[in-house]
Amino acid sequence: MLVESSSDEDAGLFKDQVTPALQVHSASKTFGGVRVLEDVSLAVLPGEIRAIVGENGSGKSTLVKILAGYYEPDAGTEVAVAGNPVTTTHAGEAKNAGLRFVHQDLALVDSLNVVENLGLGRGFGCGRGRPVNWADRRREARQNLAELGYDVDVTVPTGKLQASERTAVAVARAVAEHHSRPQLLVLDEPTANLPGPEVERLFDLVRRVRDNGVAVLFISHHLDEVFELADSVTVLRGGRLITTRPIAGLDRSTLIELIVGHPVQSSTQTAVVDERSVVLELKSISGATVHKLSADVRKGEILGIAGITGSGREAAASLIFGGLPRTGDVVVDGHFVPSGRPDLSIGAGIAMVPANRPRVAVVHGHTVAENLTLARLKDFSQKGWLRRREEMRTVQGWLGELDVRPREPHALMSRLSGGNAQKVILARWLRLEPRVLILDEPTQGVDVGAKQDIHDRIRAAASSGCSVVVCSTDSEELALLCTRILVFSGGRVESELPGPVEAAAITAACLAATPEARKTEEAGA
Ligand SMILES: Nc1ncnc2c1ncn2[C@@H]1O[C@H](COP(=O)(O)OP(=O)(O)OP(=O)(O)O)[C@@H](O)[C@H]1O
Repeated sequence: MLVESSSDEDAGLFKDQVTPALQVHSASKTFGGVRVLEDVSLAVLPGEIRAIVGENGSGKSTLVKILAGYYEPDAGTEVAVAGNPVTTTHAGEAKNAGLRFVHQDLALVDSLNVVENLGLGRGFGCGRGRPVNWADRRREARQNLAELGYDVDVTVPTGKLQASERTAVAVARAVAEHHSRPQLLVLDEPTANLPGPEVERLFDLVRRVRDNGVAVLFISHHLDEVFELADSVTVLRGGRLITTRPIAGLDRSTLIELIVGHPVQSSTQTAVVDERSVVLELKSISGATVHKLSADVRKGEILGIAGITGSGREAAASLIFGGLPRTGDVVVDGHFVPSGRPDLSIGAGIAMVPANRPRVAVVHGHTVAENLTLARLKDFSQKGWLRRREEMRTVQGWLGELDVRPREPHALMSRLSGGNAQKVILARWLRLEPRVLILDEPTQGVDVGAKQDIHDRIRAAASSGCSVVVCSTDSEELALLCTRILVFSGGRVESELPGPVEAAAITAACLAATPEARKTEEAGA
């Protein structure tokens, strides 16, 4: 028998005796004898936006995967949607009951247009042997998106849309996916790839969904977003429910303490830049969406690169590293670095931590140790033999340094949570003590405590004389780290902000630098 909630604080949200959109009672999950989720209970009301927060590996994704029917939970786990018990081992039943999911990668087919992507979720509304009425489907798609506040060309391939528009398509598909009424929408880190201005648009969309009486479960590491969007927040730590609290009356430092279990001191100390010594020279670099990027990055400098999606920001890191073909020159310590040869870039002292690490950087099926050391194995080889003990000592050191959990060098990477896998990839490149460190979205998907650890490591790399380039959609991150920020628009550097600069000023500069804004200005001139 399902009870309302086993959490006292959660029960406090039930004053009006409304049937919750979602009730989870005593959810547990064990992998190979290890309990990664233990006795978690929560309840979310219709029209409530509930954030789920917690350190990397705290069990957030496991909870979502149980709800989605992807993982079979341990015995004793009970789930009800709108008061009706649901067998959560069955994805179809979860959808029938009204659970909808938008996962981080959005699961859109980029080459298909909006109408076709929406059709993949709910079908094309034609009977057997009858042709698709495309005019109707287009009208319906436009209406679905208009209801979420978006006016997009539904005949355009989704790969060509702005990041927040793609998220809107994924939400529209999830909401309209099934014949049952949606009761709860689960958004798993929906803002992970969105720059500040696009996050605001997405939030309007989520509020529209909420205004239709749908509950929203919002997984995020971005506490600013939690405070701005959520009505309440559930904190998980080590697979257990720590608390559920209304957002009203909660402050940031209390929430951080609830997440990590102890107070966290914030550190904003920036590196000392050696003005005379240029390590990295970028001379009129062009390629992909970037045009004529020129900059000198000095010893100890942390250069930020900001811009909305499509501005060129997202291609800058790969271009400098040589992962994308380019024209123009990259020079490190006076030596020319050829284009399109990442191996020679590494040899020249450039290290690059790419964005979307789980997809592009993790070597699946291999261990944590192998993933961590593969960028330079020669450190551990002697006369053709691999010195395993030495390798393990190094790996253990890095796992400790970045607090990777579990701290097991022999664990398969697939066993790690998303954030812990990202820390291993970061360690892979930090270990090389590069002359130039390029980081694309360095703390994407990383929890609040680890984010600070990583920022400290980046500052330490700069202090030791490395030149750092940080490309990020996180204005707060750029404000905390960078000595100078280049704001991209239309593939070019639109403005340069000398540090220290506030996060709001970076977001404003990104917005002001949109090509639309430029066109309006030009038209008015
Ligand atoms: N298939 C699996 N086999 C074994 N252990 C797993 C598996 N999936 C997850 N785990 C473990 O379960 C724990 C919880 O992982 P989960 O992915 O739910 O964390 P999370 O809170 O979503 O973390 P993150 O913020 O890093 O995404 C972690 O310790 C992880 O290593």
